[in-house]
Amino acid sequence: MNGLGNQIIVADLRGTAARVSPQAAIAINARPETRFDQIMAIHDPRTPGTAHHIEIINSDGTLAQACGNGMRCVVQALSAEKGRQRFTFETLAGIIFGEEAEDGQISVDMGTPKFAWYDIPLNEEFADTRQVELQIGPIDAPVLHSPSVASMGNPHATFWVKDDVWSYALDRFGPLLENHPLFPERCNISIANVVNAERIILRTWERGAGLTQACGTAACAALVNGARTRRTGRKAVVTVPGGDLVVDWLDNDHVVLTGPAEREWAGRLDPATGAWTRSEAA
Ligand SMILES: N[C@H](CCC[C@H](N)C(=O)O)C(=O)O
Repeated sequence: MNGLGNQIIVADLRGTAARVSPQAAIAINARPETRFDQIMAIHDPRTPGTAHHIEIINSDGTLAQACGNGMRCVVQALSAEKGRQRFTFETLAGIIFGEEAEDGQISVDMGTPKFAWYDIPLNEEFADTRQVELQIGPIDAPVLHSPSVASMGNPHATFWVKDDVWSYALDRFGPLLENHPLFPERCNISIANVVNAERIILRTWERGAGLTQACGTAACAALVNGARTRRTGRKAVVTVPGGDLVVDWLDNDHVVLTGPAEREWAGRLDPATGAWTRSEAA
């Protein structure tokens, strides 16, 4: 599947104890037909009141706590199977809700953002995470500097720029910033241009997956960081390379992400080795 071009594999592991191994993830990603950004593995529930446990695996084999675009894909797949309803999921980032609307758009309640330095986490104490000391490029003329940081369950840094987000070599700076010592659990790195209070243009270098066409949690982080630095309102369209997402930071502090999901094709997958066969066209 894909969520605005964010390449997602939904792996149905209900009724089994199997998990997608890091080796399998790396092997699957090495094949051009199955290159992906995240695998969303659907497992039986572990907590009463939730319908499914979702494990999220990056293309480098590491686990992610949250994935907004992938959650929309999961909601679409389950809606196709069970009919439209509100689904309740458990992830490493907590309890997430998702629902498909009549028009096919899918909204996911991603929970509440966190801003304390130890929640992101950062390796250094910052009283105010709306702007933290971090820069790349010449010391007196940094290319990117002073990001806002936030946790949407997973760590995000939003670098604000006034010019074209495509004029920055995110493929070069992304890996350096992702692995900067300030971030003990690494970080998803975004460049944001605020067009107006209701629109942000965003590119993201994802932790564990690299440059992607879309990153839902990064869109959420950009919006909450935009709102708390008074760059935007609490609801905005976030334009990512793959298209438009809508992010709404509700009064109850929950962040709701809305956008499309698209089924591509299906097959059978061995979660231990990553071996697969294609069995069904879209
Ligand atoms: N594509 C995802 C984000 C994956 C985050 C992952 N790269 C990490 O935190 O390690 C999204 O739509 O939110």
